[in-house]
Amino acid sequence: MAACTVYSTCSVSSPTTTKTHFNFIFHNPRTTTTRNNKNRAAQISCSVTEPQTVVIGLAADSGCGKSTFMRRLTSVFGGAAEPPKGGNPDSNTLISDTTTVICLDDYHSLDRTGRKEKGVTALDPRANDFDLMYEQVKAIKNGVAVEKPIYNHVTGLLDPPELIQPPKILVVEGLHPMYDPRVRELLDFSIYLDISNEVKFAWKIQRDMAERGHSLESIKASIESRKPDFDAYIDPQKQYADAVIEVLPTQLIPGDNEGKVLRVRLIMKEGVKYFSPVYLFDEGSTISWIPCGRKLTCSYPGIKFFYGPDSYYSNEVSVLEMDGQFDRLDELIYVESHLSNLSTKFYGEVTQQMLKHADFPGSSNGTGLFQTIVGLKIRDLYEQIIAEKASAPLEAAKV
Ligand SMILES: Nc1ncnc2c1ncn2[C@@H]1O[C@H](COP(=O)(O)OP(=O)(O)OP(=O)(O)O)[C@@H](O)[C@H]1O
Ligand SMILES: O=C(CO)[C@H](O)[C@H](O)COP(=O)(O)O
Repeated sequence: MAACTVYSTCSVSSPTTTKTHFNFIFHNPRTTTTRNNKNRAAQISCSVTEPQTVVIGLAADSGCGKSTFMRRLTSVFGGAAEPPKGGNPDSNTLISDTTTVICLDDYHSLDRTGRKEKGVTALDPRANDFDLMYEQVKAIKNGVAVEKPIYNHVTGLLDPPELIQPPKILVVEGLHPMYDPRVRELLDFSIYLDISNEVKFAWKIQRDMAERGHSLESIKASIESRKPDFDAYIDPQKQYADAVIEVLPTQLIPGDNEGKVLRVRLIMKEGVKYFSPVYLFDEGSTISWIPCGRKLTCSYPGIKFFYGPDSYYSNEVSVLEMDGQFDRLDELIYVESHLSNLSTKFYGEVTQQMLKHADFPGSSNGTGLFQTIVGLKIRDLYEQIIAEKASAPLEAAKV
């Protein structure tokens, strides 16, 4: 077994002690011998009972804003994410003080040539190793380091593995974080970025044509060839997500097909442990709000918010919607002051985060706003889980 650091609850028995519970850090999750507080040798048998790494799933198709979301999330924790130091320069992993983001493309079981030979896309479950994905996410969640494979997007080959140490928060992002029920079960919170076809097309053109030199025809062909597998294997995962960020064309400009102004909906599942949905004005009511006027500058076509209860794949949800875009990001504070349950640590934290990353895609519309809010909710969820675990041994000791 790989060397690792495991935090767990242990029972101690020695000639002078009866059973005591305490938190202990050890480097091999079996049985070890140490000294108790009276400096006597004590046999300690430990079982890994409490998962230590909080696991977040982020699902979306390629080019739908996962990397941008990850940069916003990492920033909420106050750090920048970087690839593993001294490792494979084509690694897909990003590490910060609090978070490690692994890309599930690393569990492709077929490389680019293999997929071509077999006539399957990367979205097809047959091109992915879900057994290994499950084993490794479970191990990390339980505090055990793993040797994770690397899928090299530059060469299209499977490279030698890299060591992933258990972080405080593990984010598994990619095409299939909620596809396999065993992996899904390991997620403490899950998010789906649901980008409508029209918007996905506009973003792809912007990136792949402007930045990567692809032709319009090849972009269209790539989207079309992925669509059947996207519909079969990726899209259905949204029914399992705790939060969905849905990105649609605006309704403020009749017949708009430019994809520049967006209608963005944050769909939040009710009754999820450690997650209380954000609301506008009054929780549970239905509200339509045009904030433009004296306190918020809006040029054409303006901004419209909506909030209300709804049902999504038979689940009770709350929906917060923003159509339009901000002219002046500093005025976002006006909107922020009307939202509740934001899990901010101080007044104006959402606005501050948005201003900090004003150059990220989507900063002037609901994509940036809702990604920032979900980032704050994940921080809050993490802090609640950690606080609960910290108090668990004390409660057990009292008993
Ligand atoms: N909120 C947004 N508003 C406008 N454009 C966006 C937004 N988010 C992403 N994009 C566009 O989509 C491109 C891809 O974004 P990003 O790299 O975050 O996606 P990704 O899902 O990580 O992509 P991939 O899986 O291909 O690496 C960006 O370069 C940008 O052009
Ligand atoms: O959908 C994808 C996830 O990002 C990629 O298309 C998939 O990983 C295959 O990669 P490549 O384009 O290198 O063949």
